[in-house]
Amino acid sequence: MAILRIYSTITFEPAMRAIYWFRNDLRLHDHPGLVAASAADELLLVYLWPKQRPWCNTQGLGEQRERFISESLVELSKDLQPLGQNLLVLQGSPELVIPDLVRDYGIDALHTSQCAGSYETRALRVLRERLDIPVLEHNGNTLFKEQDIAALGPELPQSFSPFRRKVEKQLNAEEPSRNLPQLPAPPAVQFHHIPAARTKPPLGLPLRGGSHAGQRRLKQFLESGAIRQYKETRNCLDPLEGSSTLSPWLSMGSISAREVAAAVREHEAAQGSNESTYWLYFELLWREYFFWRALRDGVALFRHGGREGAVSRCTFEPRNFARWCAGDTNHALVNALMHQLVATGWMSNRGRQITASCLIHEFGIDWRYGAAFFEKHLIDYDVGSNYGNWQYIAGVGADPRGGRAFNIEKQTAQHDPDGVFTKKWDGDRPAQPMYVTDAADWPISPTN
Ligand SMILES: Cc1cc2nc3c(=O)[nH]c(=O)nc-3n(C[C@H](O)[C@H](O)[C@H](O)COP(=O)(O)OP(=O)(O)OC[C@H]3O[C@@H](n4cnc5c(N)ncnc54)[C@H](O)[C@@H]3O)c2cc1C
Repeated sequence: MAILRIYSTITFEPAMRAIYWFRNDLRLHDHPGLVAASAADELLLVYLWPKQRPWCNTQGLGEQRERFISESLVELSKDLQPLGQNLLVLQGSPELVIPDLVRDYGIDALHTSQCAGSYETRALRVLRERLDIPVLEHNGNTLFKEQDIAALGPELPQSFSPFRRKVEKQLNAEEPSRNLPQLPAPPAVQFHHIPAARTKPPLGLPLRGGSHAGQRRLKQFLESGAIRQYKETRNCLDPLEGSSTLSPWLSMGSISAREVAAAVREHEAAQGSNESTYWLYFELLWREYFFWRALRDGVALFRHGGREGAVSRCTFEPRNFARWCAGDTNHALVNALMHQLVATGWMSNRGRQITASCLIHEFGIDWRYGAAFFEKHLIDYDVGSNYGNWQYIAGVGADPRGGRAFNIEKQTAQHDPDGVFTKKWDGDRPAQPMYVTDAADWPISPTN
């Protein structure tokens, strides 16, 4: 009997290990980067707390912003547990922390998703230099892909309207993917407990971080029919009443811009489109424009003169800045808006325009101080939208009209005619002398 000999050459390949580094994409659905990273045999999911850099007299995160991030992380890690995964939350610079993780856990590839912002871009560049593994950047929380935007032309248009016209003619927002990825298990890692937020959501705006709350808000905004009057109501100063109030979840990436656009399309297919349903998409295009603008502009996004290096006169007089931050100016509506911002972490678009205009055009202060204060407090802080909008109002950004100055009295008459909002947020304060500065930036009182 012939003896059948089977030679088997079984080789044990070491497990392929990857890191997925979450940044502002704290969700599991519609997540191309997470899907790509899930091809590994073992996957370590990591988040690094935003680094608190002192900048323009502001330090650290505001209580509400910190709370919203913390809630978003706790929810993400809970959602990961039934999928056999967990989230490692660490503090520190990515340039230092990630190489240690790569070395300690024998990582073969690093994945993340595209973010705007010069620190974010620099961190990836440094990681590519320091690591000898592939560092892969996937599509982020945008309606379109990098190559779609590149196909529009060699230069991103200088202002929003030509960008919008090109996009509306040539591009369709990507369809969101609705499936959750199958995640491989993590390597043997000691996961830490994510500390609960130190403060509660404010009674004035009890928004919770995380995808579930974001998706509930999207559903409510569409199903209540609020979207059908959005164009008329969007300038309302209160959240949840006029505009969608989706920005906190969009900026954390707990919901994706693609899913919001798709939900609006579905609503239009079922109930018909109108100017208001279109306008929500129009505003998402603003967000999109500021994202790609910020990526292209790099550090110019943080320059006083913007991309063009425009020279303009401004002051660094600290007293007016402190009064603006504290909501203690001679403009009751501005005070109320600033109190709303610090207490809730949110302010309407119209409120942001009025308060930004006050800092820049009434007090003559460098716009970056205001942008930094917003960065500290906004629960929807987004580098491109925040700094891009501040530049726009200061006239050093994407505004073809060269800046926007809002008449505060007129705005008050239009948006808070009965003073209800001002009263609610305690805007009336005793009048104080206005300070102006001399040529050496010393404060002088005009009444002297
Ligand atoms: C000085 C200043 C700073 C700002 N900082 C930020 C910021 O840090 N993060 C942020 O998300 N938005 C910022 N904005 C834009 C805008 O104020 C907020 O997106 C909007 O108020 C959020 O409320 P909402 O979700 O109800 O908006 P909606 O009116 O319902 O709009 C829907 C979505 O469209 C996008 N959007 C709307 N308006 C704008 C706009 N002007 N620019 C960019 N995107 C827009 C947002 O993602 C928003 O959630 C800023 C605006 C100004 C004037």
